[in-house]
Amino acid sequence: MEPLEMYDACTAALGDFVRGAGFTDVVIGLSGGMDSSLVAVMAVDALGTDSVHGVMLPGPYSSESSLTDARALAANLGIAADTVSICEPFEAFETVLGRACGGELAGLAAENTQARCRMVCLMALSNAHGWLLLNTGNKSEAAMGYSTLYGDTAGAFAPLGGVYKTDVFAMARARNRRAVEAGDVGPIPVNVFVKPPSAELSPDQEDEKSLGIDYATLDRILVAAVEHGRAPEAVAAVLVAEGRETEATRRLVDDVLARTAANAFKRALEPPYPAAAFYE
Ligand SMILES: Nc1ncnc2c1ncn2[C@@H]1O[C@H](COP(=O)(O)OP(=O)(O)OC[C@H]2O[C@@H]([n+]3cccc(C(=O)O)c3)[C@H](O)[C@@H]2O)[C@@H](O)[C@H]1O
Ligand SMILES: Nc1ncnc2c1ncn2[C@@H]1O[C@H](COP(=O)(O)OP(=O)(O)OP(=O)(O)O)[C@@H](O)[C@H]1O
Repeated sequence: MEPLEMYDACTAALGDFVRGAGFTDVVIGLSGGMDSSLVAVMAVDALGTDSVHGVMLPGPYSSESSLTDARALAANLGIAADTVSICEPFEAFETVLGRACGGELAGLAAENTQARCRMVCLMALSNAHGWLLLNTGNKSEAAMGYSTLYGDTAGAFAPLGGVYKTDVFAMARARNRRAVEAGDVGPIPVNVFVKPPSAELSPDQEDEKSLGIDYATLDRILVAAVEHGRAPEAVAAVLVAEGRETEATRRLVDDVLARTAANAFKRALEPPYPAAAFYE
């Protein structure tokens, strides 16, 4: 499926889900990253500007440029974008959980607590205003379990849940191009395309470093193995034919597929997503 076709299919599914659930409005955590930016554009296309509520939730490791990018996106879309800091609630959790967590709230527990603080804030707004929370996860992250259970896995519907991260970027480029061709400004700021994807849950965190693989390679492995049912040896052989080292490539493919299998439990707890056959 072409990126713009994917974009339109995800947007239509989002609109159908929200209306079908009896809601008019949605709330989205705007991180300044690509996933939440594209979901916000889709929501505006599906539901209209006044029905989309963005919230910036900066934490201890959020960069100033993330806030700038989130604000620029909201301004381009003409949507409301409130700011709710998670620093105070996170510090409270550091205080109350430190002893019970072995002296201090650190490492993975500290990272995931930030994602869960954001979820608590977003769900409070959902309950207070009757806005449905949109999930911003994609299929690459879901395969690898690269998300926080009961944190950023929250939400009623995941418009990007059926597409891999490289296609999220392709859809975003296509949607911006459509705007420019119509004489409008592309809604997603240029900086969102060029900065490395990051969860910003610890200092200098970058997705591809944490995952141990770049998204382009990860997605090629997942599409070949998961979508097209190719055997691990066949998937590795394609990459080796391009000049990659044989043993390391086999280990990489096996590792990705083992992690995908091990994270089935997390995918089972994630929200529904568009059912379109994106990769046939
Ligand atoms: N088989 C099984 N069946 C049912 N539950 C199972 C389970 N195995 C583990 N669990 C449970 O799952 C827990 C581990 O899951 P979880 O708490 O989520 O933690 P975990 O998967 O270990 O960590 C989440 C990772 O995602 C990253 N992240 C978070 C947020 C956003 C993004 C992003 O860029 O989008 C990335 C974060 O930096 C971290 O590396 C275990 O403590 C256990 O309670
Ligand atoms: N500082 C933040 N302000 C508001 N929402 C946030 C913030 N950080 C994370 N979120 C929410 O949690 C989701 C997962 O965030 P994270 O940055 O960890 O992952 P991501 O997959 O790289 O997403 P994105 O590409 O949107 O940044 C985001 O898409 C967003 O909805």
